[in-house]
Amino acid sequence: MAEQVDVVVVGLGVGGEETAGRLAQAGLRVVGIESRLVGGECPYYGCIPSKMMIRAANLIAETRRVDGMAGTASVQPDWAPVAKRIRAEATDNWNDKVAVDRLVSKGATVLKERGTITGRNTVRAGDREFEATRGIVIATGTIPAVPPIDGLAGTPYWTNREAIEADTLPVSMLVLGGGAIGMELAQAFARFGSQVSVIEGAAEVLSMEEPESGVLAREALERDGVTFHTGVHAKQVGYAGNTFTVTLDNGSVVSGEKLLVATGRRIATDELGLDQLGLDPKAHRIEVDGHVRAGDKVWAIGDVTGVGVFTHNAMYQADIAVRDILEEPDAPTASYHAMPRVTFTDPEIGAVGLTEKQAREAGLDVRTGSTPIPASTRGWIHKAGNEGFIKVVADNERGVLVGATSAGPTGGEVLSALAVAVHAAVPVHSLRQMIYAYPTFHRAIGEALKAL
Ligand SMILES: Cc1cc2nc3c(=O)[nH]c(=O)nc-3n(C[C@H](O)[C@H](O)[C@H](O)COP(=O)(O)OP(=O)(O)OC[C@H]3O[C@@H](n4cnc5c(N)ncnc54)[C@H](O)[C@@H]3O)c2cc1C
Ligand SMILES: NC(=O)c1ccc[n+]([C@@H]2O[C@H](COP(=O)([O-])OP(=O)(O)OC[C@H]3O[C@@H](n4cnc5c(N)ncnc54)[C@H](O)[C@@H]3O)[C@@H](O)[C@H]2O)c1
Repeated sequence: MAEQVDVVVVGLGVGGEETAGRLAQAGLRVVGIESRLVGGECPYYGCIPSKMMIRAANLIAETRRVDGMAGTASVQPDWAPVAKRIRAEATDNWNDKVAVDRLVSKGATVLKERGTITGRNTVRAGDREFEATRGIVIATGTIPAVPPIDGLAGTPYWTNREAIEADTLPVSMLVLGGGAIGMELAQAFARFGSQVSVIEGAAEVLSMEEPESGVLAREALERDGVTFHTGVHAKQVGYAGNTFTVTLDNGSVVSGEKLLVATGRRIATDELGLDQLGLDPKAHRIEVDGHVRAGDKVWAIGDVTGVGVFTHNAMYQADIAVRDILEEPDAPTASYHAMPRVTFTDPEIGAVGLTEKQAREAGLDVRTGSTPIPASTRGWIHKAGNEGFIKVVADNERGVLVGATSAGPTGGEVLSALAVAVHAAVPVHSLRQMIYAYPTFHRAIGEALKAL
């Protein structure tokens, strides 16, 4: 017989862990079900360990910039401290005991099982079944989307998981996909000495962002020794003698010791039992409303909603779900018009809201302004590694920014001012009257606004 609880959370990644913990702390009877690691992709295979790699790789790059600006310096890159730090500090050797204990201490019941929805309000985990009287929260995330390329299946290709677990550095690495994962990891590995080639199907890398961002990032990685094959697709993959050989659709052949597949993510809900809730098990995302409800007494949060594959989105939607489940009188509705994102290449590429293309496609009366970071006082002082730009996208009719990009040293931090502007629809004339501290990188925002 099903055990009665208030809420069942399926998937305890970033979003699920937050939701289960907060609802349990509020006094609800909560069961959280996780088939792998409590905490999900971000702490074990995503954001945190990848940013540890990037931090280390950026130290190497910064040291190489000493020459000609502060004397001379040489650096012998060593992957061992990076791998050790990821193992010891980030992932606890891919052990989630601390996270499980933390959630249990908040009052939740945690089951390390695969959850299956068996009815409108019932979920099975192993040999136990639960009836969720308040509802079910689906927080099952995404997995790597691996394209059906001839010969690829069955080879020991890497996804982000194997790349993050790497104890030693490959001599050479092919990266399929020049999106956020491909570009971040390509640069980190290249700075440690791997020979890296990126294969990107679109005409330019980071194709979801402003075209200028793709050019900037590609040129930066080229300076780190990365080679690019853009506008081409892999047609065939072979693996022999510890070497991958990839034949591209333009006829050229590239090879490398490892092949990292970073061609996007997909939801994996085929066997979750979504049909029991009247939801399409074959859909590419679970549609949610403003309260992240996917149906009656069903909420979905995080990557699985397809709103944005970002930890901050999973946390944001978790907050919306928690407050709706708790029936708070001022429970907020979600708004995604100022979704921020940062690609942690060097230069960092921060963006918020719409790109120019998206704004034009939305039928807005678009005006843009941009300014190069090296032309700003701070950029000029900074010199080595100062590449970047600020671009603002305005809706001329409303007189507000609807999108912006901040690329450059600390581009992700400079983004914060632009994110506030887009989020709160601060009038452009008001932004123009702001005083921007001298000499900062963010002062370039004022110049970009003047160029509108
Ligand atoms: C290499 C890499 C770098 C990234 N860097 C960043 C970054 O810098 N900044 C950023 O914002 N985002 C980053 N991301 C994205 C970020 O990791 C995700 O957006 C975030 O983890 C989404 O959280 P989630 O809770 O939706 O899903 P997940 O973290 O994927 O968690 C879902 C959980 O559900 C579990 N699950 C699935 N099905 C079931 C089932 N039937 N039963 C039980 N459990 C189940 C899974 O095992 C998983 O633990 C990165 C991702 C990668 C891969
Ligand atoms: N800093 C961050 O916030 C961060 C870091 C890493 C990942 N993420 C998120 O994780 C998700 C997954 O990242 P990702 O880089 O795998 O996906 P992505 O969607 O960002 O990029 C995938 C790239 O692969 C290309 N591609 C797809 N199929 C291809 C093929 N067959 N041949 C060649 N190229 C192909 C696409 O054109 C695209 O440029 C993204 O949505 C991203 O936002 C975020």
